[in-house]
Amino acid sequence: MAAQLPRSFTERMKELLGPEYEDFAETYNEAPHTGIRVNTLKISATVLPGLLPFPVEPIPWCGTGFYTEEGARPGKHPYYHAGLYYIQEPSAMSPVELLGVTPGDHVLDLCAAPGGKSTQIAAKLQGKGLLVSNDLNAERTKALAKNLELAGVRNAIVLNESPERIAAAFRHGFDRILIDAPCSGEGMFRKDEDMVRQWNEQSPRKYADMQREILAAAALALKPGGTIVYSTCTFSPEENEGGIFEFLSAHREFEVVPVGGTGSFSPGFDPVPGAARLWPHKVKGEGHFIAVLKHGGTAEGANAVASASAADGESAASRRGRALASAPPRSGGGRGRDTGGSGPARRDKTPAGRGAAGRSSSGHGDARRSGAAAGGDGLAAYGAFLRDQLAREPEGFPVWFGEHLYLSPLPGEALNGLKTVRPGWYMGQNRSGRFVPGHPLATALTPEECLRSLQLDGDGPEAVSYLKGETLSVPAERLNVAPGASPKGYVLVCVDGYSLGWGKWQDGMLKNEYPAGWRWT
Ligand SMILES: C[S@@+](CC[C@H](N)C(=O)[O-])C[C@H]1O[C@@H](n2cnc3c(N)ncnc32)[C@H](O)[C@@H]1O
Repeated sequence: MAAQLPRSFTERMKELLGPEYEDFAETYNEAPHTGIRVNTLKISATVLPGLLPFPVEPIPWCGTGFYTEEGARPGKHPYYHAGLYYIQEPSAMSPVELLGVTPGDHVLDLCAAPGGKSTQIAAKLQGKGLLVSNDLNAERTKALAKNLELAGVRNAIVLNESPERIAAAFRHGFDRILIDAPCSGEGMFRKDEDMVRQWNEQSPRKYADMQREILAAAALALKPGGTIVYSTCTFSPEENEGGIFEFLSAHREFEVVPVGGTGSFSPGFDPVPGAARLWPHKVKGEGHFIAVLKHGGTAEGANAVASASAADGESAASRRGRALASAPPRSGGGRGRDTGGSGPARRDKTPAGRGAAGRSSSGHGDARRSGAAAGGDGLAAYGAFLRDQLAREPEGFPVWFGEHLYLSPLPGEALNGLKTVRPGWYMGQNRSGRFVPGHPLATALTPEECLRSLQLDGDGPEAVSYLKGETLSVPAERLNVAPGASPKGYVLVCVDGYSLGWGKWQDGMLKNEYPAGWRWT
């Protein structure tokens, strides 16, 4: 690497590593390792490697992770645009592997942007339960939302909040919390030389102060018996074992689950040897620290919605939110005939359900208009869309932001007062009585859930043409049309069976609905 490592950093590393330091220093003359992680929401980790045009090797600590070789360019393949994998630094795949997520859990990813670990959590949830992905930096939540959408995640809420406000709203609400903390980034010096330039001697202290506050808030948001995984990509003990020791001293109900010293994970330094470290001179990956913190209480307790209700006081809305929490998510509009009747969409169509909507930004329109929810007009349009375009009705609590409809894993009321970037899975927009489906709806759907689909060949030129936004000439015989449906209408465009986006078919032409901001360049 070209950048000079700061002297005070190398001095400290010599002291920490002793005789191992030479091996550690040598890694700065080697190229960083690269990897992809299979998105098991879409495809299995045993199938994808055989479909890829470049070789991959398994990553020992992540069953869905694979090393890629230099020159592989995994971002330049239609499968990447179908969300079949996420490009991720190999060590960065380890924290979620240690979080122990199972389908149905309520999971909070507190420092989530740009979403590498959130998409990994979503894959482990398999569409069941709840993922709240949060980041304090509003700009960075845009990439977070986009990556969740690319991965076809249906049950995620994206927030732009402080950890303290999340803890107040969802007190003891989550089974598992990931803190992938902001840090001085020493473990990434080899991969990203900007990290070297941004570092100074005060960096570890500055970040340790931030990390302390984030950890304290996470403890309040965790259910009794739940698990927090704290991770950084830095070497400084002050931001790692030091911060964890301080946290444990103030939170006696937590203990460290010993993962350090097992498998690929080296032990942490005293006084927290049970924490795990990934060293670049010992594994094929960059520097990482992980501590698994288990709360000693029993796992009984409120889930995220019930806790939100308790924190707000027992208002009618919160009682309803709590009651709904145990019910299965309901659909947004009802298929066909039930277009704006007395179904759940009407009851829940409060615009994100809340007076705080002015602070919300869906990114799919102007959330400040949310005082004017879509009327029966919007519901009728959505109902007609379901009837004419989809074979199955998507599930979730309907939340309207103005004319934009989302299906949320929580009732809209649960998000009252929180800066909400995405309240759930984006369905689309009512435009004067016509429902225009959103791109995230397409990326999460399978061909079986649509009345029309088109298969493009991953090796052929058409998939890239589609991703570039071009119109395709498609005879009706090439469409897969459900029995009794007309070929005219929205078509789920797929590459080898995996959805890419929408097209609109009429008279042999497929109008391209792939969004401009997502196009292949
Ligand atoms: C290491 S990055 C997260 C990477 C992410 N987990 C991933 O896998 O893609 C740390 C993130 O923490 C965010 N952040 C910084 N301070 C924060 C705070 N007090 N609360 C929540 N997020 C914060 C930063 O904006 C940054 O996006």
